[in-house]
Amino acid sequence: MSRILQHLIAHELDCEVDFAVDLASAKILLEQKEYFVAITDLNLPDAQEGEIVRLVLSKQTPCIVLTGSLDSEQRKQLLQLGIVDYILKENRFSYEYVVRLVRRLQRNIDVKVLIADDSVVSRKFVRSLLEQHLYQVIEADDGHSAWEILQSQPDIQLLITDYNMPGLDGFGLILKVREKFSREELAIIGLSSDSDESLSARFIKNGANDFLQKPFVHEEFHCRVLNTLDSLDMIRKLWDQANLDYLTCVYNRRYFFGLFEEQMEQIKQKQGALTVALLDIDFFKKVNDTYGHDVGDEVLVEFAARLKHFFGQHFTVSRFGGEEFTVAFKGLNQEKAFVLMDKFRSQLEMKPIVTSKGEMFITVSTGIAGLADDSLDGLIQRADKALYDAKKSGRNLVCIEA
Ligand SMILES: Nc1nc2c(ncn2[C@@H]2O[C@H](COP(=O)(O)OP(=O)(O)OP(=O)(O)O)[C@@H](O)[C@H]2O)c(=O)[nH]1
Repeated sequence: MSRILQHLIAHELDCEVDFAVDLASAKILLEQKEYFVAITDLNLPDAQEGEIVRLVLSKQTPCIVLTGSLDSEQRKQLLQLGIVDYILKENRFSYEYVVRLVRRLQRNIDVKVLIADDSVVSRKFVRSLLEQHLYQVIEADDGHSAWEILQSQPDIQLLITDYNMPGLDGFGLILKVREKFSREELAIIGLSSDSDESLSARFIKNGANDFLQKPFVHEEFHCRVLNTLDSLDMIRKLWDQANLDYLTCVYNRRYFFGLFEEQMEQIKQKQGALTVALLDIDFFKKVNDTYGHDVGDEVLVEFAARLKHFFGQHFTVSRFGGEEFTVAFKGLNQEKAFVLMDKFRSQLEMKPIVTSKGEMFITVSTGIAGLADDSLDGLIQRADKALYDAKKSGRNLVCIEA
């Protein structure tokens, strides 16, 4: 059994695994090294009363118990000791669950969770449960301070909020949050000890992903948090697949059109500027023909990385397809965009791209156009015309629409 688990973890999680056959050898290993997590049986040849759990926890190492049987008294004791979780060795899914749990723990280190609750006791309890699973925990004692924290720390992924709070209650907080953060940006779990049975549905209708009735047991809490964050990861993965270019990881054409079609009317009404640069790597076919398609891909990846590094913080970089990219400059006129683009062009020309087949100098031609009284398609067509002029005039040039 241990060998199966050792293989699964090393194979699927890409981490080093040490294996101890009894408490004595576990003790030696724990003294020699610091472990990210320990998976233990309760019954070892030289310690049959679960002594290993106390030993692991005394080293501040998160502990997952994988055991053949567990009575309700043992379960209670283990949870009180602060183990991550217990899993019964029932079938092969038990092992998959352990692997999923360790994977989640690895990810949890980077997951920030905000608890909004006016009760100190309840907040501390939820914090201790979350910390057993290695989340980064932040606390707020009412709705208003939770809202302030969320605005200043937009990388928080999960909000766990109580219903009854002074000032801004759980519903008020969720309504505010959902105006700014979508379900794929921030997940919410509602909590309440209120006996009103319609609360759970109301929480979810107002924008929460899930709801937990207080008091709850450890296992239910962890399962709900795990499921909520797994769905968030899944939604984000789907979003990335739909909006990012698979090769270069910059935005794709679909994202570009989605974003700016939506903003078009607003930009026009405010008479704001929108300038688009269309870039096309020069003689790229030659790279493929001389060095092969894989080296061509390496060049595309590095080219996109440089574009993103140069423009990505303030502007929108996308790959339109093949060796064609765009940079959208919102709020910038054509002349200013030209200056930036020409700087990028000359830096690219000077610094070779390192590939598996050696260093390569490449250049890029660029066409620039600004938003007029037409559509986004019209704007792209005009940038394309300017790009054609740049190619025709000798390449390695930036041209503004005539
Ligand atoms: N490696 C690689 N090549 C691609 C990809 N997408 C398109 N291409 C290649 O990009 C090349 C584009 O060539 P052309 O349109 O003839 O243009 P060019 O050789 O860059 O010449 P100019 O644009 O006129 O300077 C073609 O050989 C395509 O096969 C890709 O994802 N990876």
